[in-house]
Amino acid sequence: MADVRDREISIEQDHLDGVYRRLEEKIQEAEFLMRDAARRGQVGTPGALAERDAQVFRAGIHLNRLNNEFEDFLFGRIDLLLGKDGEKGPDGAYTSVEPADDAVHPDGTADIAETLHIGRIGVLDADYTPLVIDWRAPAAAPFYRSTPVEPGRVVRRRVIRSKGRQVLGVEDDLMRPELTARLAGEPLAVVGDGALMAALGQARSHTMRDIVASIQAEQDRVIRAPAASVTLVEGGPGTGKTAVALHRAAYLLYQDRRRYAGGILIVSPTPLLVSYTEGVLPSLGEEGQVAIRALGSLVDGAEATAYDPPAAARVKGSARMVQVLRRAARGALDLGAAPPARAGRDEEAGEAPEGQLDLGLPAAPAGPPERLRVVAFGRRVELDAAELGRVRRDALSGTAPVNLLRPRARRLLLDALWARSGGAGRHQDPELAAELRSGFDEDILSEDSFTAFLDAWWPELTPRAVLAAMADEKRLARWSRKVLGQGEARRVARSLSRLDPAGEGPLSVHDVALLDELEAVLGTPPRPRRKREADPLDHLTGLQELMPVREETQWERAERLAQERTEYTHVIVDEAQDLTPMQWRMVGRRGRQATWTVVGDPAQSSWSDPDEAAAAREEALGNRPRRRFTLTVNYRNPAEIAELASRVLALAMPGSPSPRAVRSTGVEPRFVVAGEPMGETVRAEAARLLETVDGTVGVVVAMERREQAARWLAGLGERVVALGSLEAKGLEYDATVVVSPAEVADESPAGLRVLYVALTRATQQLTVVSGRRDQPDADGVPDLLRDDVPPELLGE
Ligand SMILES: Nc1ncnc2c1ncn2[C@@H]1O[C@H](COP(=O)(O)OP(=O)(O)OP(=O)(O)O)[C@@H](O)[C@H]1O
Repeated sequence: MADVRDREISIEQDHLDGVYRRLEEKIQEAEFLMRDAARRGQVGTPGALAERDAQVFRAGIHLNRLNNEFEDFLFGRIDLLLGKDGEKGPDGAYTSVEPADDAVHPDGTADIAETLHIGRIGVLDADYTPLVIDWRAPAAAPFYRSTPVEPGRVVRRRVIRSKGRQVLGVEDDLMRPELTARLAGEPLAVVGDGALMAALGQARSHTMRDIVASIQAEQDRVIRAPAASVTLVEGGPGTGKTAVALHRAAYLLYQDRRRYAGGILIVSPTPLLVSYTEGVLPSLGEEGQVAIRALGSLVDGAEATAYDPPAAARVKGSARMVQVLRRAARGALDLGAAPPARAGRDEEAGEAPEGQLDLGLPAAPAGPPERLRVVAFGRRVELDAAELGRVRRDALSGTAPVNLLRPRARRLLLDALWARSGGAGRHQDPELAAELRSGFDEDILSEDSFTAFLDAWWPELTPRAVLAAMADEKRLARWSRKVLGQGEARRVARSLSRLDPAGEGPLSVHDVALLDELEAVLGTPPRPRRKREADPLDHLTGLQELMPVREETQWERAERLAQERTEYTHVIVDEAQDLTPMQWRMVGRRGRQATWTVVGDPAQSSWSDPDEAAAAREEALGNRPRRRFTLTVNYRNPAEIAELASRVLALAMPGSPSPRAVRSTGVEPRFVVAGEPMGETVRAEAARLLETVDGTVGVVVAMERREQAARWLAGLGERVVALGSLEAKGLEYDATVVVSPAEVADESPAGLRVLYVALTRATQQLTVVSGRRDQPDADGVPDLLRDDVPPELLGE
């Protein structure tokens, strides 16, 4: 057996050597072309020179990646029967999925007609035969899809493990075990078993790995689903939703790079999950082509760092805030344009800015000016507070964003002053009257004092300043009347008191969605567009590689889209069950014309009103057709842990199916009752797990214990981390300690679902520590995790 293995490894080694030789040849060719181009100097057209540079660059990237980045550049192979027709695709492989009628001989033997190697990028030999097929190419699909039940043309599917230029091992699956297959006249060898299991058993690090070598058929169908419309993917914890979302982004880019480069947005719930996942795309060869952003970083210049108490978060995320924000945006006009340091917080605060004093403004307070006085045609014309109020109401009856209504307000002010001046009656002749009127307008508009008045009376509002203005409890009570309860308004106002009057200060993830809504309500007045300076290196770097038509390079397009920030071509939402209605509105604005992939698990939702969120989601996704997929296999948790978690699932969402765990370790979860102080027990358990696993250990606590837990674990090293329950979403560790299930469950209305998330983070071992609020039985199993949990213990 060892002989067979060694022989098969050396066969693959020969192939890999051939691939590297071919790549080196390509580099030499490209270098020759470059030298040649230099020799010929001016003879080549600029386009041809740029094309050569691009070739050199591309070949360089290839080799560099192969040598440095892609540890397992070549990872798969399929041996196939003859296809139904003799057609070949652009990658040189036969296209037919089904075998030819006579591919299997009557005596049950068959010849392998085609062997394909699958890798992270495609490589063609000098005669255009495929040496390596890109994993995203149609010809590679059978590598992922073929099963013994539906084998298609695949007889043997091989996973190749390599590091750098060296092949380390191979693992085979036979898809048609009933056949006696021959390859070049020799019987087809089969080595090892369980490539998937080998992948799953590996120790976890703090960053996610790609699964390109072991994508499963149900996942492959999602990854390769057509981009059009909305692809909805549901599946329990560990079913590969995040992995599938990332691989789908790479697949879409491969399919239609021109359309998607720079235009794919992946939205993740937390910065922790962003840093956990963002290495996957570069490993798939898609560095910098896709924006992965946390919900709290979707608005330029804002970065969520603060947490809201659950009760405040619930209100801030609710769609009811839309109305509150609309009123706040209009109401904030009344606060006048006090300088940022004084704007907002307190209506009584501060003096009016100096420039406004000669406009008849009250010296204090800093509210809007109460009178407008101008001189026109040598006469003084004045509008009092009541008239100004009427003009403002008229102006606000327009539907445009508040900042964009300013020109309308200015026109209505001029109309009101004109009416006041009596100028309208001076001429019967319409032409003369019109001339008089335009002279009048010009007179007023040229007055600096009028502009200063307008700035104070209809200031350009920033989202941050309006948000900060909402920190005043009385004011917010007014703006939210009949929409929020008094207690709700108070909680929101208090949570905003972190901000200074200009809105600077720590923001929560919910504040960011409010800022985005405010930006839409306020609008940004047009500013001259900044032109990107031409970079002389642009046409040397060869980054136009896949854009032969020189309209706009990928790079320029990516940069333009990032700068404009507004819209993406495809939006992928990870952990979609957690978006609040306000967050759906924010994300929806980034994909109004987009196609979508939305992955999530309702059972893991930490939002208290799933129906309200579902309605907002439907609105964001519009009426595009939906395509639904369900992932059913849990690749993360061993069966022992999955079984325990399913008890909480039964409480959190009765009747909801648990995904099937794909492996079992024989290690049952461990239950420990905390002594006093609790930290000592937790620390000891974390230390114990560090001894037993090679990779990482996550200690999940209720949000309010986050900082305390970090202190408990101080000094244990980098392999262990403390996490609040809401931060654990999407992450995984070799082993986890879940501290006090009851505390996690009690923390919010969706607490049981949050506990379900916490319990499903471990790939190998789980320890549950009961605290004071838990009621452990004789074996230390807390009440919430017993399979016979009495409903009255749920504290409902
Ligand atoms: N086909 C596969 N081959 C190897 N590993 C896989 C495969 N599918 C998923 N995994 C692994 O299983 C783990 C769980 O995947 P992932 O995080 O994508 O699941 P998820 O559905 O997003 O989970 P959750 O809902 O808990 O966030 C990851 O370590 C991932 O690499």
